[in-house]
Amino acid sequence: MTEALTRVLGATDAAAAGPEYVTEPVAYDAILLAGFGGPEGQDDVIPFLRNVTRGRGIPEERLEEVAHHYRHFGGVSPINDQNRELKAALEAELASRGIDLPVLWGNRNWDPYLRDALTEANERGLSKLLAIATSAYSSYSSCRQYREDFALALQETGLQGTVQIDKVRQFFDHPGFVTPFVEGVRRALDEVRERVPGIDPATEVELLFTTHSIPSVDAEKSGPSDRGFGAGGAYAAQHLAVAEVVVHEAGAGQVPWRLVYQSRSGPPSMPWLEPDINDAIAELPAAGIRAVIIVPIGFVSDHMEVLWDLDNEAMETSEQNGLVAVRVPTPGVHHAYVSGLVDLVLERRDGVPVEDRPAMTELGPWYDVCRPGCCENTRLGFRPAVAGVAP
Ligand SMILES: CC1=C(CCC(=O)O)c2cc3nc(cc4[nH]c(cc5[nH]c(cc1n2)c(C)c5CCC(=O)O)c(CCC(=O)O)c4C)C(CCC(=O)O)=C3C
Ligand SMILES: [Fe+2]
Repeated sequence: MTEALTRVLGATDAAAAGPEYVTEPVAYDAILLAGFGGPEGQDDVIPFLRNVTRGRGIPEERLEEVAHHYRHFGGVSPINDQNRELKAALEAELASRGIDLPVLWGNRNWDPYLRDALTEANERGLSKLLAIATSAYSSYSSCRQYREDFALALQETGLQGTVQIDKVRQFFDHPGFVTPFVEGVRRALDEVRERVPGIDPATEVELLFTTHSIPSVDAEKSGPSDRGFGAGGAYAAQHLAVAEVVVHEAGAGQVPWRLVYQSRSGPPSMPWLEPDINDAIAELPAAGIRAVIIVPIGFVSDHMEVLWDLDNEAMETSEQNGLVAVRVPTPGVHHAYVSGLVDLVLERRDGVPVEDRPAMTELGPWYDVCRPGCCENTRLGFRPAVAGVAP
């Protein structure tokens, strides 16, 4: 993490953000790494997909299509191994800094579940947990759903009132998360120049920043309800802000870019965020573009959405359109990312004032504690959540 990449938000913005913005110091006794979860064999695929989509109105055809993506890889998602690696990397970083905080790992949708992690915490006498969800932006799927599932796991284990779960702020614009993308875009531009000698980055290359599409209603409700972010809500605003910073920091100011979406899953009748990355790629040749750089800024690791929807589908679309295509790596276990996550834990434990918290866009540093109605659940009805101001 370099000094030049770190921008600090002014105190006036913090004051405007409200009193719950930064919390008092808390003597946490463990970190809870909260993952999405994924199947680890053919027999897991369907039960996993049922867990993810329960009550969410996802068409049967879509489930079959996604099951096929997992079956192609032997029914194994790479995501659990990636989280095992991240856990080990966090433990190594904590040890190297002399910080004595155990890391527990639990998933929302597959074994080991969050409830298993809470049971383990209780057995080990750990009761003040600070959660890191493997998800950087604000929306129902990427923030509130984790908070609701923490509340559910506390209920399932009977540990409400015994175990406390707080959550580090959304880290979309933390230098630890942004730096790997900056490096990746620089390298990708070099690679494109090598592969297409004489190419003009200002007119013949396009950067496509890509993230998970979500229902438009969820996007509108993303972030606190009292801040006007427009139609795409905080979700789109955060991605646009991060993309702009990455372009700038990578020295790619002359290269055209746009934000696109992928992995749409609801029924066709329901509006989701657009344009789809494949549609965007198909439009490039007519605009004189010869090479595309795909930047997966919505994702923290190379899980199935990256391996299938980008490395398979979007690459094929690029090839069909005669484009040279390079996909930038996700943060994974990049040292800047791992050490940034530890910084986020310490900042929260120590109650670091907002003006000393790193953030690379004007939208951050984001809130420690979510406000009422933040990233409202539009499809399952009200569910209790931790790590927020009630309800
Ligand atoms: C914003 C967002 C993130 C990023 C934030 C974060 O990382 O949390 C994310 C991550 C992930 N999504 C994942 C997998 C799936 N997501 C699905 C379905 C959905 N995702 C949604 C949104 C998001 N999803 C939404 C709005 C739905 C529709 C159902 C609903 O309204 O909730 C489905 C059902 C089938 C389908 O429809 O695709 C699957 C299998 C995996 C694991 C991959 C692996 O196994 O490697 C990961 C990391
Ligand atoms: Fe998803």
